[in-house]
Amino acid sequence: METDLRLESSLWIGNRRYRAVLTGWYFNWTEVDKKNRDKKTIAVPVAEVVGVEEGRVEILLQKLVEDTDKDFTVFYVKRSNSGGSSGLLWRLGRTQFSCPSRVLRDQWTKHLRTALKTHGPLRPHRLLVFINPFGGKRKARKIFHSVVAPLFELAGISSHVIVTERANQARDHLLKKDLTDFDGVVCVGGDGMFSEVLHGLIGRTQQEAGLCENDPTVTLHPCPLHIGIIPAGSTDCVCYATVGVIDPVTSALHIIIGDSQPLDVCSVHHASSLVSYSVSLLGYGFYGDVLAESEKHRWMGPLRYEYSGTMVYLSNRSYAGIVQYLPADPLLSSPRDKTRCLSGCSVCSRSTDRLFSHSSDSGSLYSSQFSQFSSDSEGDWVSVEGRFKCVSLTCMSSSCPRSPLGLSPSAHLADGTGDLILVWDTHPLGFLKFLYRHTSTQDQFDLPFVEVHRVKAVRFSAPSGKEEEGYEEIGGLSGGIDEEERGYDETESSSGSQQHLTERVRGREMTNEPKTPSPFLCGLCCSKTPAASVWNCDGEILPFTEILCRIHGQLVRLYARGIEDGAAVHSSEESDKSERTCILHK
Ligand SMILES: Nc1ncnc2c1ncn2[C@@H]1O[C@H](COP(=O)(O)OP(=O)(O)OP(=O)(O)O)[C@@H](O)[C@H]1O
Ligand SMILES: CCCCCCCCCCCCC/C=C/[C@@H](O)[C@H](CO)NC(=O)CCCCC
Ligand SMILES: [Ca+2]
Repeated sequence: METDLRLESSLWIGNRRYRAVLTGWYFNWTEVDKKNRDKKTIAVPVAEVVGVEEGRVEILLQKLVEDTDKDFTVFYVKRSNSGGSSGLLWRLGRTQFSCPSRVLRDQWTKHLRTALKTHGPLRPHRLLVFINPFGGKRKARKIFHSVVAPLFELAGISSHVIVTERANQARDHLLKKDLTDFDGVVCVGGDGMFSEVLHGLIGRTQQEAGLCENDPTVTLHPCPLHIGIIPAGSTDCVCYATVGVIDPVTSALHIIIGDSQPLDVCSVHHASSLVSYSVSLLGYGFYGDVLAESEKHRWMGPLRYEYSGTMVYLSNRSYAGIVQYLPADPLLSSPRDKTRCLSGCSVCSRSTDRLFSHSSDSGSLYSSQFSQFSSDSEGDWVSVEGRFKCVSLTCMSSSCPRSPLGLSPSAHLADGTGDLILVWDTHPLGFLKFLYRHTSTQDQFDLPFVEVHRVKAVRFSAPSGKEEEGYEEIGGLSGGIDEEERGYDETESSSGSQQHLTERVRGREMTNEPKTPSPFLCGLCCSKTPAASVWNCDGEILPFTEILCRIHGQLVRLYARGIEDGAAVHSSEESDKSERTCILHK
């Protein structure tokens, strides 16, 4: 029986008979036993079908086709637990079907392919791929050619591959070269490679729209091309936080089926010029120092961060700073609300309506967002000054294998806000506790010297004189201010409650008292501490201390869908294992 896209017939897998049904949204097949009783059903959303091939086809190391005229093979997404990561691993499922006639076989392949076109409007046909052969463990080339390219070929995607020969080649290519005919850009590498692609695409889009990126008040145009990330770097934070696992096959499958995940981007400005864009970490103090230290040890590969983190921790530095921020609407969400931004997140979906509600009237969008930065709304900015172990701004959770819930576990990928984390100068053991909590499910914000704010914009400056190259006689593990000294209550959370204040001063910077260095760490950390740190912007060091940052909601789109909640996803594999019938209707 056949109506429009619907097709239903008996099919065979091996010598077992199945009732196969293609509805608009699902392709499912149910084993029928000799007494005509239905047994288990496997249901695959059409949107997750990777490809349909005539014959009995396998792609292991290379494509093998046994061309029998009554058979066809369906490839689709199959989920499995990732064993520790936050998301689900995706694998290529494959089932070979036999039909009683060639006519029926051709009907099935034709209907399935038509359904794929209807339910995969964002599936890419042509991709521009940049491979960084030097990222992470230097395996990017191998990962692409052995794992990703065969999957793209199976899905009928043609790729133009560029193996980079220098830093910023991908960015420059995207800024200048012809990009017509490409549906998306894929980077095979780490966060640094992603950042290049991000800068190239945002810059190109604004050039073409005639917008000035240097002006922080301008509402930037969202990029039309999607970005895919095949993880092959050291941290791979953007991949982990948007997919939930670091796995090239999973990422390739998200690209193939044309998943689409919007992402907030923070623009960083200095003296009326754009400095950079950031999506994961804009960090001053600890994270800036770790990056600066790690650049000296690139030869160590991904381990450079562990080594540098330890060295910087032992040097026990803190920095004076003035932080100003524009709080986001507290009625929409909070960084302490213990929710997580998962696939299909309702906070992000509501933000889409809010962020783009005036898009047909660009004048009103410009003016509504501009008012946040104009001088007459200066009163909305909150200002704090003091000594900080670190100041971090992240547009998303920034989860990664080192920190499975991330810098801000309740941050949202696409809500148009960022989370500002202020860690005031404290005793080294307190700071260690803060860092350590990133590796577990313990709340790193529930510490008296930590506060977190959901924001739309941030300004940072060092008190006058601190920005210039200079050193202070502080440092050493026994330095810092302990909590009793400040009179903090360990159990009390310090964030949120102080948001109404517009001017605050904390920490020892006001006294400028030198700290006493630990005698046993003399050689390592009693040296003079620099008066200013550097900004770590998604793994790049920024050349300025004084910056203005603004979050641009949903400025780019990735081939991803956010982190899937393992318990909530009704996978085809699940219904395969449990011997129950599972017919899914949308
Ligand atoms: N051919 C190349 N030679 C030297 N550097 C390159 C080349 N191609 C890209 N790069 C630069 O290498 C830097 C690091 O690359 P990438 O992000 O892929 O790896 P990583 O630093 O190991 O990982 P992560 O950023 O996740 O920590 C990027 O900032 C990029 O600009
Ligand atoms: C006692 C245990 C201490 C453990 C400390 C764990 C803290 C982990 C937080 C990790 C947050 C990563 C945020 C992502 C940043 C990326 O944009 C950037 C580029 O890849 N990576 C780094 O700067 C690399 C930053 C590496 C920091 C260590
Ligand atoms: Ca966000």
